[in-house]
Amino acid sequence: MSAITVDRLHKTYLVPEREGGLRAAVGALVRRRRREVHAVTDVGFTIEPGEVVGFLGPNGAGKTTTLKMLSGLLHPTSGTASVLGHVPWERDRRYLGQMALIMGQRNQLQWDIPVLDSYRLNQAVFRIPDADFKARVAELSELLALEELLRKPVRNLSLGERMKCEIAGSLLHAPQVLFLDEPTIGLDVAMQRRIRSFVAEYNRRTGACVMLTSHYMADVEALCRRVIVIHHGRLLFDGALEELVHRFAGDKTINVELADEHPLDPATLGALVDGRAVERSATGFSVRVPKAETPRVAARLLAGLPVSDLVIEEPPIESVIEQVFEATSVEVDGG
Ligand SMILES: Nc1ncnc2c1ncn2[C@@H]1O[C@H](COP(=O)(O)OP(=O)(O)OP(=O)(O)O)[C@@H](O)[C@H]1O
Repeated sequence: MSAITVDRLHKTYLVPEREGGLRAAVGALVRRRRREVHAVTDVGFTIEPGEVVGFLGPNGAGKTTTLKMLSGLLHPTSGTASVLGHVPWERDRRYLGQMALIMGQRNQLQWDIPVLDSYRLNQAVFRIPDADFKARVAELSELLALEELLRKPVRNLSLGERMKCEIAGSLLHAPQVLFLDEPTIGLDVAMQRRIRSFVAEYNRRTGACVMLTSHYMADVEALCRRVIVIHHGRLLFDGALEELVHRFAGDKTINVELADEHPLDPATLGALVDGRAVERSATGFSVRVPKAETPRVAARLLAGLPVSDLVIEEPPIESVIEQVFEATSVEVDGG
């Protein structure tokens, strides 16, 4: 059985709308005008147990809304979902005891009391037996290096320290499904890396399935072989990250190293690369070429120059994703 099944999920928010000024304010008391915001439209996918899936989309794409529905915080306008055999928004206790939603921008621990006391509250809420609680605190504390932090009040922690404690606190009940919404946002590179390797390790040890949103492609590249992309609330792509790059990357970069001290004549080089802009380095150059042209240009460079090394690179994931979003914005905005 799949861990998560989502079918034709829709969420439409009704947002009060009024113009500025006193007259509009008085009018709004009598007759409220509302506007519909289609945050999620006809989204469907399945995720298998143990999978780590990147859930990508630009700001306002509908990622958080989807995760809130799947974690039972929001009712959908229509559509169905099943997570570990439960309908999330029915908020069955047995379901809540098997999943965790971790939001990088939200504080879930109590601000004024020590971290460990907050953990004790979670222990009571989830009815975690004392021996399990102690063993999990010890394990999570070791994996995330929390020893020094557990007795400090949350308000005295740095952002990165707080995030580590938030994550550990959300995992005390050993959830089998994790929804991670921007878990590394605002953290420095070292802390991002630590959280990333922790998520990978948690997935490996427990077999939990993970849905992760992040604007940092390093998170996605390190953790997710599969990505689901949404834009304007609609599903745009669901498949291997490699496939996304393959399908949407328009250009590749050819990096060339030349045999020592070869004088490179700009006119000759220009002809070999069909006049494309070339970036020179001390020992060679690189040039961006449309994907379909790459074999032909590479063959020409190999035949026409004393090449000591030639490497063809895919573009960075960031730029591929940008291209995907841009292309869709044009389609959607342009009608
Ligand atoms: N409570 C709400 N009431 C009305 N509209 C909302 C509400 N929450 C979200 N929206 C709107 O729904 C759309 C999707 O928002 P959502 O937060 O799900 O996007 P997101 O992909 O998580 O974006 P981000 O990357 O910026 O967090 C946006 O247009 C947003 O303004």
